[in-house]
Amino acid sequence: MIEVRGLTKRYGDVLAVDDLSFDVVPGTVTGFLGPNGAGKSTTMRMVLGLDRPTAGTALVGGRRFAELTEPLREVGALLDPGAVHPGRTGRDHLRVAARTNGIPARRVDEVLGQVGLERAARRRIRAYSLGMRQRLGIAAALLGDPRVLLFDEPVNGLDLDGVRWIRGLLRGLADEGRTVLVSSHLLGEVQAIADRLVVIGRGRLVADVTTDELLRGPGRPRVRVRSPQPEALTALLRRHGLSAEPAGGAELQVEGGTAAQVGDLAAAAAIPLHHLSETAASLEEAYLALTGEAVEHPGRPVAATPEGAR
Ligand SMILES: Nc1ncnc2c1ncn2[C@@H]1O[C@H](COP(=O)(O)OP(=O)(O)OP(=O)(O)O)[C@@H](O)[C@H]1O
Repeated sequence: MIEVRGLTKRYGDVLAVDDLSFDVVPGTVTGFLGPNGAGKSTTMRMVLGLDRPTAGTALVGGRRFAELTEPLREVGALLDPGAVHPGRTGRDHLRVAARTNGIPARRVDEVLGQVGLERAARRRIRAYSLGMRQRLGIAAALLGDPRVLLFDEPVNGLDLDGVRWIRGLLRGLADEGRTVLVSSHLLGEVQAIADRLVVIGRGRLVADVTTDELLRGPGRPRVRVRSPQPEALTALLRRHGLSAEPAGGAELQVEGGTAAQVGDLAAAAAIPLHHLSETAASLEEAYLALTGEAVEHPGRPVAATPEGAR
């Protein structure tokens, strides 16, 4: 379990993390989403005791990182897969980490197997591909068999096979009852794997929801309608408080009402319709709407969490 409460980090004039509170619960994969610069890495670094909060707390298993007696056995992290000694072999890199953290050497071969690096284990890291470095970073995170795992942008730069492999790994770790937090600036990357999503923008919490709730919560239905009298229809809909914008040819995009409302209004005004359909906003649109709002109105507290989500 990770508990973040009122977490704040200021770098000079930059408020990188701004009064952030959320929980990451065991047995789930939680996606940590936000545009570049939203404060995801800074938050993770504070959870891992690598950065000191300006205010607030981040607890792992009920304790601050600095209070953990055997940190690597309690929390593992993939932050910067480039931060390794290139002249070492993958195996030596893990052996050093195991030794300095009092972890039995047999774990090295176990985690190498777990990430599929057995055959490359005796090669120097400088010869590793990005995907192999990523796997090595994950092996290091798993070394102490921790209950809590943080992965910062783990699929960055990976090919489709690598992305699939990481998704399967994260799911497996959560199914074992571990707490898994995985950051990304791309919703599509975590949507398929995350049970929950913590969304931040400009350091502030924007949404803390299940993946399904994000789709249902802020997404309003959007209506597409085509009529041989688009001007008359536009004027009619706007008079009734709906937004209607040209969407090419005689088609309009309508927001603020349902397809049934649009059809009824048109029928009552004897305006013929040649097409009428309703689509829910995609998860991507819902995400952009949320984080866009956080960017446009940085000073305003954003409470976009749908009812019942928390
Ligand atoms: N050491 C630092 N000194 C000064 N500013 C920093 C420092 N670290 C981060 N920042 C600033 O804090 C803000 C949040 O950065 P952070 O790296 O946490 O965002 P992020 O969500 O992880 O973004 P990305 O996806 O680009 O990694 C940014 O404006 C960044 O420039």
